[in-house]
Amino acid sequence: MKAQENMSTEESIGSGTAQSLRPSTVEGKSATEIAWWLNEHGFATELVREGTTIGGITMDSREVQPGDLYVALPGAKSHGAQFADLAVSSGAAALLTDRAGVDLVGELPGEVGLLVSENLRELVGPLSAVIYNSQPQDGSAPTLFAVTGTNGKTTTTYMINSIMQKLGHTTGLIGTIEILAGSQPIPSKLTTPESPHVHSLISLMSERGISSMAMEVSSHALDYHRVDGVRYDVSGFTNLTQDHLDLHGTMESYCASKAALFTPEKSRRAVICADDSWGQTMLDRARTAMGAENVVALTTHFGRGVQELPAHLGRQDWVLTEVEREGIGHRFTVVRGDGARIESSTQLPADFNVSNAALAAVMVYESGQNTADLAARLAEAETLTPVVPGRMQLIGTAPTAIVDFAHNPDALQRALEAIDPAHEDGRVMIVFGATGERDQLKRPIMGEIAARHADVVIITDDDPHDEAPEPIRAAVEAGARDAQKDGARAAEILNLAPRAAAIEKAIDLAGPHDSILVAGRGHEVAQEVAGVNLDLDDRVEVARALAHHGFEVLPAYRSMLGDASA
Ligand SMILES: CC(=O)N[C@H]1[C@@H](OP(=O)(O)OP(=O)(O)OC[C@H]2O[C@@H](n3ccc(=O)[nH]c3=O)[C@H](O)[C@@H]2O)O[C@H](CO)[C@@H](O)[C@@H]1O[C@H](C)C(=O)N[C@@H](C)C(=O)N[C@H](CCC(=O)O)C(=O)O
Ligand SMILES: Nc1ncnc2c1ncn2[C@@H]1O[C@H](COP(=O)(O)OP(=O)(O)OP(=O)(O)O)[C@@H](O)[C@H]1O
Repeated sequence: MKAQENMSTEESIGSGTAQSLRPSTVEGKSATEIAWWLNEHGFATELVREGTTIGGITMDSREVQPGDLYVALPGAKSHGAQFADLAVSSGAAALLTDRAGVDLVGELPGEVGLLVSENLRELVGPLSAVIYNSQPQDGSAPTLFAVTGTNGKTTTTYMINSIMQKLGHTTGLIGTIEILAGSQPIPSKLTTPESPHVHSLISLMSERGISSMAMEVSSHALDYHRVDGVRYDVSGFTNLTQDHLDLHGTMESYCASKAALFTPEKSRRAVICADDSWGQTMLDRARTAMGAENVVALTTHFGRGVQELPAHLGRQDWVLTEVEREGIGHRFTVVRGDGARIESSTQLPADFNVSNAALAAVMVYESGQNTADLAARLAEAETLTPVVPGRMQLIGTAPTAIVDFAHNPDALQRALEAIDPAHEDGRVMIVFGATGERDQLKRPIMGEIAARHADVVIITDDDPHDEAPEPIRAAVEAGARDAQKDGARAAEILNLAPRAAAIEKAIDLAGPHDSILVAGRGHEVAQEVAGVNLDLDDRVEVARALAHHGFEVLPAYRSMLGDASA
């Protein structure tokens, strides 16, 4: 409905991906101008040869469009300079590479320019901002929101957009599930695209009348400088719990990666959920980097059994209070140290969605919207209840059957806590697995959490990628069995693949008072096994199994069944 309303102000973007779409108005620049700008901004650069006019930028030879500056940089697997031939044959106007790259490039055709600098990843973002004019200072840029943290980024960005739409904005979104320019989806491969794409998307959206954009910023993105050159109006932090230690090594370095968003270069204002010691650390780091007056703390565990007001509560800091169950969601109030109040509700189930809703509401408040309008919109129940694909999505109510994206220990625990059945004879059942080729440490931990919070644990495959699935399941099962020996809640632990069979088994074992959580894959519709993408949508499998066993399927999912329900 909201998307339909947005259509009127939107022009069609046409086909294309985050990698190929460019704004229609790009002012061409010479290699001399680019070299001058880089040197002026602290990136020592040598202009070896002028080429033709530059009208775009990319760091992937496969994406070069005629007139692009191809930035050939070193990576973990290869050096972009190895692919210079393809870039040139695709029409690159010039190459920007480092000393090592110059040796690899060899002879370039005379009309192709050449620039040389070092630490190339750090300059691509700011340079893309200049080439695509994505950060104009004349007030024409969209209001930009960024959300980082281990869990809750996607949900919070959808909530921010829902509020901004209610306030009359046409919104854009960049995140894990999709990129949206108003109602138009743009295919993308990453949660946070590479910096040339981030800047071209911001300009493109701005050109098409989008006045507010929310994006997820992953820790990978911060480490790889993908959002350098963007200055967000308000950046938010959800939480930090164990994940991605394969990339970051330790929680300390994971925290340091996330903290890179909270600097004056990247954010004008920050809202930090400071519920635990990692949140407190992030708050301290942000205040040191950005100045205390630009950083607002939000405490979301208050009102849920925490009696003491947080010591760091200042006049500009927010506290979640008065959380009450309402339907499958919650009604809540957020209060600021100076007395300002936000009252709202969300019908997205789970405690953590109250935290996400509070963060979204406070981030929009801090972006300077009219507070009376905002209060009126937040009073409407649907404002903070957007459809977030695959996040706590309810497929059936008897038994309660939920598909969720929880794929790390904290998310799994909190999703399980949220589905404890109201009926005394109701059991909690879980179907889940762990991803291959990612953080192995979390596998037994997730097994243990499942056994501690569920009565029936069915361990199956997530995305094994190129890893053998059996040892992944065995590692998860080992954690669950150890916990069971230790007196954990689980009465039954099964190890069952393929995933569709595990889902069918859970529904087969379920009674109408039970709650089943199918966790880990959420919105995903393909499972990658040994390099092959197999069709698999947990929501369809759950709906199919419910129907097969004669249980009610919510109307929105009945249509997904097609002939399978027969
Ligand atoms: C770990 C990681 O993030 N790696 C990123 C990194 O790869 P890399 O350093 O190995 O680069 P490389 O493959 O050696 O290539 C070097 C250079 O040559 C270029 N190249 C390479 C091949 C070619 O044919 N032509 C070409 O021009 C590459 O674009 C690159 O500029 O730089 C590449 C582009 O410069 C990225 O595409 C690549 O992301 C890969 C695709 C990836 O899958 N990243 C994931 C893990 C990621 O970022 N995920 C997060 C979300 C995490 C989460 O929260 O779950 C995300 O934001 O999506
Ligand atoms: N604030 C939160 N705290 C803990 N868990 C959460 C929170 N919000 C959502 N979750 C859980 O984490 C899962 C992922 O949520 P969401 O997609 O909103 O987060 P994300 O940060 O975008 O995750 P990812 O980076 O893995 O895509 C949800 O399916 C839910 O189980």
